[in-house]
This record gives sequence, structure tokens and C-alpha cells, in this order.
Amino acid sequence: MKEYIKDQIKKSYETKKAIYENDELLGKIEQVAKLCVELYRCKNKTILAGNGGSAADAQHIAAELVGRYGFDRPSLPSLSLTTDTSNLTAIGNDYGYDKVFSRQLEGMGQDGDIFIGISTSGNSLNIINAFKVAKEKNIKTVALVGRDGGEMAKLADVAIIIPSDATPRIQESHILIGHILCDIIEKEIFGEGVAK
Ligand SMILES: O=C(CO)[C@@H](O)[C@H](O)[C@H](O)[C@H](O)COP(=O)(O)O
Ligand SMILES: [Zn+2]
Repeated sequence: MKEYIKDQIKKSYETKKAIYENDELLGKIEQVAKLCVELYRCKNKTILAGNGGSAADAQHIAAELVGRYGFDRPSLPSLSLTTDTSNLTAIGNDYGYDKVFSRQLEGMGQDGDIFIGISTSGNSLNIINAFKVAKEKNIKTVALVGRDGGEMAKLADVAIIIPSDATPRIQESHILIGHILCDIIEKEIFGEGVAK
């Protein structure tokens, strides 16, 4: 069994190595980091959403920003649309599950915010609908996706597509990128910044 475990770990770091060696993809991560730093300088907020494991990633990243990532500093506004069970159940019940994120974004998103949709397939309809609402409200969209990027990659202002077809490997890379973004944002806004 140890060999199997080692093989799983190898697959995980090989996916990360593929990102490490992909300059275009690194440029997209840099672009999103700069957009986030800029929006926090303008007192706007990040909004995130995802389903299943990606819902956990969305709220994990929001919590790093509102709480803290690496050091004590003022709170940064960030909202995960996955956490309010009253909203999720009411909107899901009254309008359908496909609207659970778009309806919340309609109410809480503002011009200048960024919406980060997290999905391994890039085809979750509730996030696609939120991207459409974001466009109407002048909210920039980031697709954190995998596989071929799906519909989300086509709609997003910036698409970060993990070069893998394996759901767990894609998710592991998503949270790595989430952590990198939180690290850069925190250091740029409150610390000494990061190397250019
Ligand atoms: O975490 C996992 C699988 O690793 C699951 O909970 C997974 O996130 C769910 O099946 C999601 O509904 C998949 O949606 P998506 O990534 O295609 O948007
Ligand atoms: Zn998972």
C-alpha cells in the first residue's frame, strides 16, 4: 500500500510541477494577485464560491483574508457565498440550486469587487450563472478550474486552468494557488511586499 500512497503523492507534485513550469499559467496567477491587491487598495472585496470540495476552498480562502494568513494585520473583506445556510436553502428552494450564488451576488456584489469561481470541471451551472450576473454588475471574474476549463474559462476575465483531469489533483492545486494569493495580498497591502 505504501507504493500506492507514494504514487498519489507523486501525482500531486507532478501536477504542481506542471504549473511551476508553465510561464503563461504563472502569469495568470500574477495577474489575479495584482487585481486583488488593487481592489483592496480601493476598499473593494473578493467574493468566492464553489461546490463540494471547492466550497470548502472558497470559505477557506475567504477566512484567510478576513482573519489572517501569515501575520497580524487589519481584516480584509472577503465573502464566500457557500456559508449561509438560510440563503442557500431559501434561494435553492425558491429559485433552484442553479441560482444559489448568482442571487447572492446580485444582492452583495458591487462594482469593483472580484468574483472567484472555483470548479474542477468549469461547468457548474450555479457558478456560470454567477459569472453572468458579475458581468452585468461590472464585477471582474476569475475562473479557478481544471480539465479543459469548461464554460467558466470561456466566460471569465481571467482563467487559471490546472493542467490535470483528476479532480483531487485539481483541488490540491486550487488551494495552493489560493494560499499564494492570500500571501501576496497580505504582504503587498500590509507588509513589505513581495519580489517583483
Ligand atoms: O471534493 C470533491 C471531490 O474531490 C467533491 O465534493 C466535488 O467538489 C463535488 O462533486 C462538486 O460538485 C464538483 O463540482 P465541480 O468541481 O465540477 O464544480
Ligand atoms: Zn475533494
